[in-house]
Amino acid sequence: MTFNNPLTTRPIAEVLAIFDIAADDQHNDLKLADLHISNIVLDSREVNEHSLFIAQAGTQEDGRKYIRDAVERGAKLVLANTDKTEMHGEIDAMGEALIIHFFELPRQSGFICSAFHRHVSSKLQTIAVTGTNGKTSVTHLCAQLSAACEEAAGTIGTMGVSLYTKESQHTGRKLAETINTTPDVASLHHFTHLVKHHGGQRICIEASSHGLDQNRLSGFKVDTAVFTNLTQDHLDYHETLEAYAKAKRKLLKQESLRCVVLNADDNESQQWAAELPEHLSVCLCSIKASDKASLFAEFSSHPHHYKYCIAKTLRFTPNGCAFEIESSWGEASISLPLIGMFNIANLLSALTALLMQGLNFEQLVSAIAHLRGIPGRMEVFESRKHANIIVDYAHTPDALQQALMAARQHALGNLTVIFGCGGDRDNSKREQMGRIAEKWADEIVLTQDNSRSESPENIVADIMQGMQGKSNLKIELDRKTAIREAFLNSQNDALVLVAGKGHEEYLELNSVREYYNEREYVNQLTLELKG
Ligand SMILES: CC(=O)N[C@H]1[C@@H](OP(=O)(O)OP(=O)(O)OC[C@H]2O[C@@H](n3ccc(=O)[nH]c3=O)[C@H](O)[C@@H]2O)O[C@H](CO)[C@@H](O)[C@@H]1O[C@H](C)C(=O)N[C@@H](C)C(=O)N[C@H](CCC(=O)O)C(=O)O
Ligand SMILES: Nc1ncnc2c1ncn2[C@@H]1O[C@H](COP(=O)(O)OP(=O)(O)OP(=O)(O)O)[C@@H](O)[C@H]1O
Repeated sequence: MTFNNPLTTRPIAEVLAIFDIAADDQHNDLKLADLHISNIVLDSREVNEHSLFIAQAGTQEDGRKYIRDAVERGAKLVLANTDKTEMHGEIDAMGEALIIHFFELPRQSGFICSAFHRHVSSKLQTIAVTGTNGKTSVTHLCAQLSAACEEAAGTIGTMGVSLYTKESQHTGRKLAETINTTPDVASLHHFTHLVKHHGGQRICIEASSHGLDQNRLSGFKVDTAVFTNLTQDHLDYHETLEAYAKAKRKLLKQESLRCVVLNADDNESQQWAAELPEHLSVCLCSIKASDKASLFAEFSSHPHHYKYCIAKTLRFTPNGCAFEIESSWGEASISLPLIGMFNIANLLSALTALLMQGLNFEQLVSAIAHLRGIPGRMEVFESRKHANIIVDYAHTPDALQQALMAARQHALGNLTVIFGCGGDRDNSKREQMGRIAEKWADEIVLTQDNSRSESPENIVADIMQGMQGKSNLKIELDRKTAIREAFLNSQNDALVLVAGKGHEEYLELNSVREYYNEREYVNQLTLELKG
């Protein structure tokens, strides 16, 4: 995606002067001092005539191969990585563009993007959320709560870039789409700028393990880090669980960090606690601890001046959860209009991140009752005649288990789960998901998810490897048919959980993405057959 700076184009020489790059030298008819730039991109295919193209190596190939492509598409300026100190600052002309050789560019590209956007992240309150599950939920809950306290907040993550204000407190206003959960450095600073430009005072970003590993947060000032949980995922990329966990803990290395929120119920938080720099303010959250003393006792081998927030006496109703909070900031009775115990954990993370940033306890607590679920996250579509259908994005073994356990807690009758697994991704999770579905659901329908270049039949066969009995199992590869049939065959006290797509609006089959909106389809189906 190509973005033009929403405020103005900028003379780029003033940014590059910091790196001792001469602005006035003449190259053909071109001078760096005369160049105005309105966007920075890392991908030549996104270049336009106002672009600065950053040419550096990625995980698969070297962006310097695409310099000519970028120039042909109109790039005005290219920064090209060099490993030779003596080359730094050398400038060549190529057509209408200048190519500047830049020593160890990947180490500085975040700073360059930040400087280009006038270090906008340092002008906002920032929260970065990492963990296998819950990143999207926590960032959106943070933004809704922040907006309720009259501090407009933006979110950047899997669901794009949104702004929550007092007026758009529950749904947020979409400002841009994203390709990645954690955008590349250039897009991250651009999006942050966009949020500030539209009145945002706070920004809540999802920090994926890929994003952290690839330094996509470089130059972005993180005030508060939130860790939700760690379970197996993305081993195709990180190879070992330890490498995956370590990538997430990179968030602790952010120089600007002041506060950390840890989910004390997840074992990995002990590792985080062991690595905490002393100056940080840290809050432990728990939905399991009986009291503050037992919570602190669990972390006694990593002494720190911890703050805390505990949810107790959890109750589940058809519409949500009720519980009591005990915390460093006060006590309160909470009614949370969201399904799933994990949403209590997500709420504690969001609430304490904002409390650590100085928002008012009473104001935040009174906003909780008005929170809205995130589209496609345990979103319930009601029907009187047949089962209610829950649409959820769960596509990892742990998320599927959590979603099923949550549905169980809120269900009266039979629980049916419909799901598939993605192709060309970590295939070790397929068998695990089969095992989990069999353990927690009464009926299972296996269908297709984004099979990409793989055959959906083979993916389903992999899932079945994890299952023992087949009596409560159906296979229907067409996702819509699978949902429709399960729904029509259900009783009205049952629940059908459709997992994996959530808010997404496509299915990728045979390497081709086609429009597919599960929320829209389920909404229509339940409306059609209401009554
Ligand atoms: C494997 C991986 O993570 N790739 C990410 C990475 O690309 P890369 O830098 O390694 O790209 P590369 O293919 O080696 O190319 C090197 C350079 O040449 C450039 N290039 C390449 C081709 C071309 O025609 N022109 C061109 O300029 C590329 O833009 C790049 O700058 O950096 C890019 C910019 O930050 C990402 O968009 C890209 O994400 C790809 C699309 C992806 O699918 N990533 C997934 C695995 C991912 O990152 N997922 C996490 C969320 C995971 C989760 O929690 O579910 C995420 O944060 O999105
Ligand atoms: N704290 C949690 N613990 C476990 N499962 C969760 C938690 N929060 C949400 N989930 C489950 O995981 C799914 C994904 O949640 P969410 O989108 O918030 O996570 P995420 O970390 O952003 O994941 P992704 O990067 O894949 O988008 C939800 O639909 C829900 O089923």
